[in-house]
Amino acid sequence: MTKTRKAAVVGGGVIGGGWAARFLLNGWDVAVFDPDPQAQRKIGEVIDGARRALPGLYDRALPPEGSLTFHDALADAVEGADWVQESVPERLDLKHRVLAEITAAAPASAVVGSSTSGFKPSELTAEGARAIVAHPFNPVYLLPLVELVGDAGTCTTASEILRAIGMYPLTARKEIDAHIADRLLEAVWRECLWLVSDGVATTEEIDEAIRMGFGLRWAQMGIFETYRIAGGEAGMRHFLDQFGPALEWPWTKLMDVPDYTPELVDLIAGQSDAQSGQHSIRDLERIRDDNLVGMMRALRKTGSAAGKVIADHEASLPKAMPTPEPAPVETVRRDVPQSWTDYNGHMNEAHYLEIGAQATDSFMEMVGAGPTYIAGGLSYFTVENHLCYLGEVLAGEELVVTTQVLQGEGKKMHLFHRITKDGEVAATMETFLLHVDLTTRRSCPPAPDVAEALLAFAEAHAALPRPDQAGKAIGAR
Ligand SMILES: NC(=O)C1=CN([C@@H]2O[C@H](COP(=O)(O)OP(=O)(O)OC[C@H]3O[C@@H](n4cnc5c(N)ncnc54)[C@H](O)[C@@H]3O)[C@@H](O)[C@H]2O)C=CC1
Ligand SMILES: C[N+](C)(C)CC(=O)CC(=O)[O-]
Repeated sequence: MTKTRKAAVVGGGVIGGGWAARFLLNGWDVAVFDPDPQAQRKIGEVIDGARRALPGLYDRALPPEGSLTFHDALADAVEGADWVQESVPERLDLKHRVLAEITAAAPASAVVGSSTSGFKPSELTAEGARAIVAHPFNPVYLLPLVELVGDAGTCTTASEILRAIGMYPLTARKEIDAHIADRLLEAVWRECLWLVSDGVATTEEIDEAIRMGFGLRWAQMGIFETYRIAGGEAGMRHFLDQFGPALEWPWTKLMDVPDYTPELVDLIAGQSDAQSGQHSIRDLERIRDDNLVGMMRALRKTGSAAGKVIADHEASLPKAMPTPEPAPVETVRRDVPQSWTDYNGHMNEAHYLEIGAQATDSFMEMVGAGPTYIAGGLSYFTVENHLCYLGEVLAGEELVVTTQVLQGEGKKMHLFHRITKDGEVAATMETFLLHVDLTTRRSCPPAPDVAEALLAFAEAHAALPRPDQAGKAIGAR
């Protein structure tokens, strides 16, 4: 059995709480040090938010959660840690003090990451501490990006660990103030401050300008790919020819910053209250998280951007490949995402079909008819499904699907899925599939190894009692 890995989180505010959730929900033990007496409550709320959102990105269960502990001394929290993440406020003197303590107490083998938004590794380590920049994005438990800056060997080790917890490490080629992404954000932020300060637009109007337009493009293609398309058939060269001269026009005030005065703070905070003050921060976090999960799941379908990171992470999660036994085989174990629920407050009927289809795909993989087989031009097509809805299912609940083979010979694959919750059957799906040649789009016998594997399951399940719902027609009782 592999040893559970341990992360120490030093500073458990907005970002430290997000790191704690990311590690914990990926099966790591997490130890927190934060002198704030409210830290445990605040981190608990962030982790609850993460439990509600993160599993919804995946079609398979994440590893069982690790343990979460809180410590009164930094040295106790970092003891035996594989990763220590510093997330104290953005003040260099404070980071120096805390990183020195971490360096003295943490195992020499531990990766020490700093969440700093702007300090360079050379600044963080100037007094002899050991650290790389590992700059995440809020909410850390959902957004994959972590900018890594610093010692090359440590960044390589850090990258492997981050990938294994579903994140996307981006190692900067050079250290600069504010790394890569915060350089970009800061440029946009400065323009936003000018627009409000000059009375050109309100906070709400600026947000609309982003979310109704280019914000939607950025999440999937970034800026260079987006502008390549904006150049028409001639692509980036034409785009540059057309808009290059604009660089010399007064389109930007980036060299200059508005005066940071109490009046500017009142103006922006007042407009922000008018715009969003009717929601609590936790409500806004829930709205943000539900939208992020929905958008990332959409990106997953096309294998784009953050969606590819999720698909790759899911593919790396351990998956059992059971051998035929005289018992239904487990084909799916997953949580119900928020987005699967409807106006009745429970899982919508369409998603019972979706989870049944996932069980079929998983069973196909078990008999050797997975993605590689399909890429070779052979597959199964569903010709009939029958669903029975027997119990309510709510968001966040874990569902386990077991599959019984009713028939598996020649071109025919007849399966019976039981969708269970806490060991009780919540729904059943009977499904009948035919093996097809994807080039002719006609049915044909499966490859011999698939036929043999399917037959082995069919024979192992032959003596199981036939399920009550199998072959049932709709009829009012
Ligand atoms: N808030 C954001 O959007 C982002 C922040 N960051 C970076 O993350 C770091 C933390 O920022 P936030 O979480 O936003 O701040 P925060 O103010 O929400 O949390 C800081 C936490 O550090 C704790 N703390 C203070 N002194 C400490 C000490 N000596 N030892 C241990 N804990 C201590 C505080 O009690 C507090 O809970 C900063 O370096 C920031 O630049 C990075 C990405 C995004
Ligand atoms: C505002 N900020 C500089 C702290 C932002 C970040 O560092 C990253 C983020 O999550 O936007």
